[in-house]
Amino acid sequence: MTVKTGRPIDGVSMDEARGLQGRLTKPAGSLGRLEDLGIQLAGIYRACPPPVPRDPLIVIAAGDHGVIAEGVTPWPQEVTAQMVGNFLAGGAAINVLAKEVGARVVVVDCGVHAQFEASPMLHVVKRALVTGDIYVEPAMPESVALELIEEGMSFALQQAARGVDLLLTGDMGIANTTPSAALIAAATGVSAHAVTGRGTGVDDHTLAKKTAVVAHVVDSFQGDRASASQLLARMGGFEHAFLAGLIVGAAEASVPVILDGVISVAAALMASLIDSTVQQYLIAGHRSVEPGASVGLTHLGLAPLVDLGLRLGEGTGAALSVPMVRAAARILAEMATFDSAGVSTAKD
Ligand SMILES: O=C(O)c1ccc[n+]([C@@H]2O[C@H](COP(=O)([O-])O)[C@@H](O)[C@H]2O)c1
Ligand SMILES: Cc1cc2nc[nH]c2cc1C
Repeated sequence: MTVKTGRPIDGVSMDEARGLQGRLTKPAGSLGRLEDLGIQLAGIYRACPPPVPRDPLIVIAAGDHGVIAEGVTPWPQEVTAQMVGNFLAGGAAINVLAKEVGARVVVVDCGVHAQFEASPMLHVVKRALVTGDIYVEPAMPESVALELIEEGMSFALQQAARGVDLLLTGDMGIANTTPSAALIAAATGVSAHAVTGRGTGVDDHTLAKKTAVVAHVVDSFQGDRASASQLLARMGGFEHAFLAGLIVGAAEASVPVILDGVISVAAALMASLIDSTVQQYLIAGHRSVEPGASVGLTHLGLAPLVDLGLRLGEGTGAALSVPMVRAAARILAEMATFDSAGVSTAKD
């Protein structure tokens, strides 16, 4: 697929924000990473001070995975569909955290082995019910990967046009930590052993099997490791393709994206192959326990905001960072300067 050069974030607004951070009533740098985040938000929103995000949307991309046949997870495939039902009914961890931080939730059926009743919370882009078993066959035709990337891009653009000013990537898909590890290994060149983890909490025997599957899939890939659509078609999931497109679309619409765990990080690596400027629009919500997440974040040059030992997915780690993102913007918008407050500055 064609690689785009998107629009970089705005350097002028970032310079203004950097200058403003230095005039606010605090020792320079004392708000640490919150200051960097404020400067990044000024660059993304192309305004100083940046607006405080008002309408964050958590996008849970759901899909089923043929690689479950290799015994890479102890959970049955039907849990993906059952959890989609739980999201739509409001009973999952992400529903609780979304309410806590004032975010909305939407579920995207990217390819789940079930049919759901129509709901304002549900968006369907499904092309198939399950991916191919990547140990023995491609996950999907490249045309499907491309279509789902397009769906993700248009979804982000549509939501931005409706006023969504912060996008959060979430996921649901039993077995999806296996394709995530494969995508991360293939895109970063790091070994299968270093990126494969215990997912939902698999035992030593299953971890060994899972690592062997990831190693085989990555080693046998004969395509172009710089092509997101080829990688996704060979070893991805439907949710990875949709989320990659969502991230590219968000960057195009100047909307920041908070990444969740290993699935989101794998999708972000794919997005960065499509458009090398997307990293500038990304905020790492948290550090997932899954080792591939840290490998991918380092490759993308991102440092996670929180590290709470989470490994749930759904967008939970991203949701927890929303108050910090809002706080970073609000500091720039509402703090007094030394001048306006009549506070003396430090002696040189
Ligand atoms: O977000 C993460 O980093 C993460 C880490 C481990 C597991 N998960 C979730 O657990 C499911 C996949 O785990 P598994 O063991 O079946 O591959 C899937 O629904 C993910 O959302 C998510
Ligand atoms: C119960 C359950 C909930 C989840 N949420 C995200 N991944 C999940 C995996 C399982 C197994």
